[in-house]
Amino acid sequence: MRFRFPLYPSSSSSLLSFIFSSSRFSTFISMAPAFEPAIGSENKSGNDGFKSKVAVVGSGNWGSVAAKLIASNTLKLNSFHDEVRMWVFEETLQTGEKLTDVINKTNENVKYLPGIKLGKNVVADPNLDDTVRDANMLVFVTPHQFMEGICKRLAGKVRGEVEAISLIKGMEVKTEGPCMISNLISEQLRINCSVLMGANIANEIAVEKFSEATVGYRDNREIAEQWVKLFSTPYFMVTPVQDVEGVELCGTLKNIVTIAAGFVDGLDMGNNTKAAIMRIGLREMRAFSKLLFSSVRDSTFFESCGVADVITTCLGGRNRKVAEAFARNGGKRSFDELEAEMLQGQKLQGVSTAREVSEVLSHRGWLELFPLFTTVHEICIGSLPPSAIVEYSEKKPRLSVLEDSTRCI
Ligand SMILES: NC(=O)c1ccc[n+]([C@@H]2O[C@H](COP(=O)([O-])OP(=O)(O)OC[C@H]3O[C@@H](n4cnc5c(N)ncnc54)[C@H](O)[C@@H]3O)[C@@H](O)[C@H]2O)c1
Ligand SMILES: O=P(O)(O)OC[C@H](O)CO
Repeated sequence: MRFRFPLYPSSSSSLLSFIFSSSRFSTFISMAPAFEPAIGSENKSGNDGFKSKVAVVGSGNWGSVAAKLIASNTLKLNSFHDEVRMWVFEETLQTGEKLTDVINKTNENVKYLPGIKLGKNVVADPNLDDTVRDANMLVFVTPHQFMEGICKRLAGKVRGEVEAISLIKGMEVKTEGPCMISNLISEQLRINCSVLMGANIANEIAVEKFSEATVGYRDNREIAEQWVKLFSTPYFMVTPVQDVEGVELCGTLKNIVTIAAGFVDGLDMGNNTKAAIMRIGLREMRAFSKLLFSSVRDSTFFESCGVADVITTCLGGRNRKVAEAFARNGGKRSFDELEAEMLQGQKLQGVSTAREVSEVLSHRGWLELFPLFTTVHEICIGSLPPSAIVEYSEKKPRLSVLEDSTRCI
């Protein structure tokens, strides 16, 4: 393994104790941009062995930033082909031009990430089959509601030795139960799928502000290291964790918590209330994850994908922003309407995730164990007013159930 952070422990939880227990704290942030990425000493001048070819399926706000991160590394690293092909769900811009043509002409995704150059080795492609045809490393990064259709289109068209990673925060609920997106990819395409989640507001990473992320892998550490190598830059520090379900559920469930935080902001309830929502939300995330998968590790919630993503998303995410507007309008304007008006084509994940999780809770008789998740869904569908987001905690029986449920899981 060629990590180049000799001063730092390998997991974020131990990293935190390291930072706070040492005099290095004050210098940590200023030092961070100076560390070398996980690319180690590999560069393009080495001998030519097998080279991995990377394709990115998705080109929204985060999809475009992911392509930029990856493209900066494939140019530098000998074990990757330079070119990164990025699938674009084609659309016609107001100018009459096709988005794909504009990306390839200007090297910018003018609709979803304006003002940022992606790297000349990013090639936008409107044809899904062509995008993935020669790739052996597939990065999936679309809004989660489109993944079932994408997997159906790709079934049987992906080579067996392909490895995948999902950056998608969301889940599907089928008649037989919940299905994580990485699982959907694995089952439909018959390939292994890791995940990358974290405190990653795309627009901040696009301008190269320092962030961390977590790769969740199943059992092959070498594959995890390959993903870490592909994504790591001096401003994007990636930590591998052997807990796919835990990492993916963190990324998925935090989108419900951030909707609750947006309601709190829209009701001008202040920081203490928001902190309470984050704490209770994190407990419900952990309890729900462990009920679904007993293998989920507590330590995962202390990685970037856990507590850090809850914090950043409750402060600056799109779900928070739209939920705030929803509460300020007293729930009179729908999420769909606000999303279209405020996000210009970008998609919220929290409202549908609240519905999907509610279906699971209802089906399994767990609704009362998760008052925050349940209340968020009821507010989103108009069964409760936004102010119910804090009223629920005054209902002692429900709160005590929450405390009990999270204590024993
Ligand atoms: N944006 C962020 O800051 C961020 C950060 C981390 C993770 N994520 C996660 O990454 C995933 C993708 O988010 P994003 O920000 O790249 O997307 P986005 O919110 O910008 O969504 C827009 C994308 O959806 C595509 N799209 C619209 N209709 C489609 C259809 N019918 N079929 C296929 N694609 C269609 C658009 O072409 C565009 O590429 C989500 O799960 C999100 O939660 C986002
Ligand atoms: O803007 P949001 O609410 O979709 O959140 C973006 C990322 O998930 C934050 O890590």
